[in-house]
Order: sequence, then C-alpha cells, then structure tokens
Amino acid sequence: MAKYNVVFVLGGPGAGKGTQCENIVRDFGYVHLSAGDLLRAERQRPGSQFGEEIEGHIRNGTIVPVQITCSLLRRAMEDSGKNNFLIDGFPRNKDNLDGWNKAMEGVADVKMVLFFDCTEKTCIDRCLNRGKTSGRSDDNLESLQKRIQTYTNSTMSIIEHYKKMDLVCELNGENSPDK
Ligand SMILES: Nc1ncnc2c1ncn2[C@@H]1O[C@H](COP(=O)(O)OP(=O)(O)O)[C@@H](O)[C@H]1O
Ligand SMILES: O=c1ccn([C@@H]2O[C@H](COP(=O)(O)OP(=O)(O)O)[C@@H](O)[C@H]2O)c(=O)[nH]1
Ligand SMILES: [Mg+2]
Repeated sequence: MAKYNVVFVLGGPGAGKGTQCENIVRDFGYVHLSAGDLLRAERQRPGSQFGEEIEGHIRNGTIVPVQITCSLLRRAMEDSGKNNFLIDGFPRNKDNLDGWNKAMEGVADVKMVLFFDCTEKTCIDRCLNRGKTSGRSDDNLESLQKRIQTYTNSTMSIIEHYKKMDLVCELNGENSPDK
C-alpha cells in the first residue's frame, strides 16, 4: 500500500477549490496543499532558479512544467509528517498527469477527485472580486481569459480521464460555500 492518500481538487479559477479545502480541513483533518500557493511561494523564495519561469506561467495562465510542481508537492507531503492530502489545483494538464503518475507510483494513491463545476461568468466575477485584495498578478481580466482557456483546453480532459476511472465526485460550485 502506498504511503500517502490523495484527493485531487479541481475546477475552474474561482470555482471555490481553496475555500472548500479549508472547510474540509476544518471538519475532516486532511492536509491542504494548493499547487498554486506552493508555486507562488517558490516564486518568492530568494535564490529560486524557477522564480521568473513560474511568474511567466502564472501571469499567462499557462502551466508550469510538472517537474517543478510535483517536486514542491512531494516535498510538502514529506515535510508535513502526515498521510492524507487534499491537493488543490493539480493536475491541470496531461504533462502534470503523466509526471505525477511517473513520480508517485507506489508512493501516493489517488482515492478521489473533487470537481467543482462552475460557470465561466461566476469564475470570472469571483476572481475579479478576489483581485481587489489578493494582490495576485493573475486576478485580472486579461490573465483570467487565458486561465479559462487553459482550463477548457487542458484541464477538462484530466477530469474526464478520472471520470472514466470512476473517481470523480462532482459538486455544484455555484452553491453558497456552506451548502
Ligand atoms: N461558493 C461561493 N460563493 C461565493 N463566493 C465564493 C464561493 N466560494 C469561493 N468564493 C469566493 O470566490 C473567490 C475564489 O474562491 P477560491 O476558493 O479562492 O477559488 P479557487 O481556489 O477555485 O480559485 C474567493 O474570493 C472566495 O472567497
Ligand atoms: O499545478 C499547478 C497549479 C497552478 N499553476 C499555475 O498557477 C496559477 C494559479 O493557480 P491556482 O490554483 O492558485 O489558481 P486558482 O484556480 O485557485 O484561482 C495557474 O493559472 C497556473 O499558471 C500551475 O502551473 N500548475
Ligand atoms: Mg485556489
């Protein structure tokens, strides 16, 4: 049996992944790892050789190469000393999926995928609203349009892949956070 249990949490930008992961942590005691947060922290780390590359992808709504993201996730898992993880915002494309499968086979089992389904309009409205205080370089209309495009063109097929494996639990992202 693999050492780690993983639930992937997917959905468009602003679908509520981070919000619901916090709720799940509060009620069920998983460790929440946001791939985006880990990448933003690595971007800020003095001496990081990946800072500029990460910032370019974030601003453009494109996806950072899996070697970088998967190493950050794996290190965070090891450093936590825990076994059950919510991995939020990953895998986002086929490169992510293939890289994860290669690196984590026998190390982590994907038990389930939580998919927050949300309309484009809600996603955009929420991220623009979040942008008023988030300070994020990608919570603006131009970046958001690219992020939605990446989500439609690259991430949806990953959700489909896990649907075929019968691992997806689909939730309505339009609901209130409590519901
Ligand atoms: N169900 C919801 N209804 C209304 N606003 C929400 C809901 N879920 C999250 N939000 C707000 O929308 C923004 C994006 O939510 P977040 O959890 O960061 O989404 P994601 O991680 O999927 O981008 C945040 O400002 C958050 O407070
Ligand atoms: O596995 C990941 C997760 C995030 N990102 C980058 O980080 C950005 C922000 O991701 P995050 O999940 O924080 O955004 P959210 O969907 O929560 O708004 C994405 O658009 C990508 O550019 C990435 O390249 N790989
Ligand atoms: Mg998030």
